[in-house]
Amino acid sequence: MAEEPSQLSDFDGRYEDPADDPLFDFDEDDPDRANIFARKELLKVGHVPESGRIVGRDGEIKAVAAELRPIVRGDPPNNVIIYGKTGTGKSLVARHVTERARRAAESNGVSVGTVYVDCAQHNTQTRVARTVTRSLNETDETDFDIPRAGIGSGEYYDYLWEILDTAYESVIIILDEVDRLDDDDILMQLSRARESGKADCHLGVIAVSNKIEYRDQLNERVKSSLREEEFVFQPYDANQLREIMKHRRDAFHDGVLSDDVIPLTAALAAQEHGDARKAIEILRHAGELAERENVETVVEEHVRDAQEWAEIDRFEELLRGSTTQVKFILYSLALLTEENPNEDGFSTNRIYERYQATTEKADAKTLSEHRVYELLKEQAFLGVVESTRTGGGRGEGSYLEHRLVQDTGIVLKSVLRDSRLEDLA
Ligand SMILES: Nc1ncnc2c1ncn2[C@@H]1O[C@H](COP(=O)(O)OP(=O)(O)OP(=O)(O)O)[C@@H](O)[C@H]1O
Repeated sequence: MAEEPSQLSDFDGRYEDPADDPLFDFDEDDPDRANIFARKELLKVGHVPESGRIVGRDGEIKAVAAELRPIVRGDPPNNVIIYGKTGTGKSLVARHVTERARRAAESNGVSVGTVYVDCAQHNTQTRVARTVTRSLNETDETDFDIPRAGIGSGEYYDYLWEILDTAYESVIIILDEVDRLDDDDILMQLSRARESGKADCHLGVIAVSNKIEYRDQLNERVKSSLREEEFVFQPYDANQLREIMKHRRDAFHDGVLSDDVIPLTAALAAQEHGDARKAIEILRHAGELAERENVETVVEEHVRDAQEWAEIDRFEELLRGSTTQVKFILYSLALLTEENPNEDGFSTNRIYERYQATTEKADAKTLSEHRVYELLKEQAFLGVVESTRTGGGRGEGSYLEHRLVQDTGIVLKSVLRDSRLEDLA
């Protein structure tokens, strides 16, 4: 017998006004609805806070500004590379300082162009050249119609040099996630434009990366032409995170946040990672949990639940793009940790033995011990594993011991989502 259509799925033609559809029924004035958020957009990923809400980075803002300051007098700025872990305010500071430099220079009569390029999206030389050229062309002074497609980086550069000569005295280009570029020639082209007589305009590059070893990968010619100043942004501590969140308190209605919510979120986030983006996400999620429960206030328990959700999410982000082999290794390390709660770390050799048993059970390929060692070191860089050198005993050399940074529960939950590992559980 055919199933009776439910009221919710049988909606065609039932509601004259689609706003009456019960699936999306939303009554702002419903007196029984918990009213948690006043301006939820302040807590959304991708929201760029206005300057009054940027806190805890005064030193970094001043340091980067000092490198750009010459443009205000019409002199060349210095190139800058900003390193730091995710959520430490690198992009925010780069954009904020660039905008202020532009305004200060313009009020001094110096015309400054600024461009922000997300190299994770625009990861080839042609894409970056196109983005830079097309955004700087938005000016009354040049009258170019620059094609979206069909020309290569060389032709975009030709347009670019002309635009720079015609329209600007200085240009600042922010290359965010610069390590995602498949070719570092673009850095060379930009940093040598004036020196090589291609453009008369001063060009400053602010490169942003969360890979501290990025500079070592650059070729020598690029390094010597960049001659940049480097800054490393440290993760935020609990006080800074608390201030960052306090400056977004108005995302919530008055009286909704119980007093311990922001300090607790800050303390948990500082202990785990010092990532402001994640801290703000935990706060938002805690509010959503309260909303879902239809209660009036956000309390400690909501924060603790939101924190667990955020940890799994963050761990999965860290793992995104990792191979199944990496997951076998992490799975083995998680089991070792659970079985030996009194031990602090495990040698590569012990992890390797466990890993061999795991791959055999899963009927998967087994990598060499050396390769497993390299993959563990890679995970240490990502912040998934912590590797420390131990002294070794008498007559023994020193060796690396590895431990998981995250809770084994979170690691197991995440890696077991990979279909090749599911059966191991
Ligand atoms: N000092 C700060 N004051 C206020 N909000 C901040 C601060 N630092 C970071 N944030 C918030 O965290 C978000 C992430 O910051 P940002 O994008 O600058 O980090 P990032 O270091 O560039 O990270 P990633 O490497 O992941 O791109 C920002 O959009 C902002 O909402």
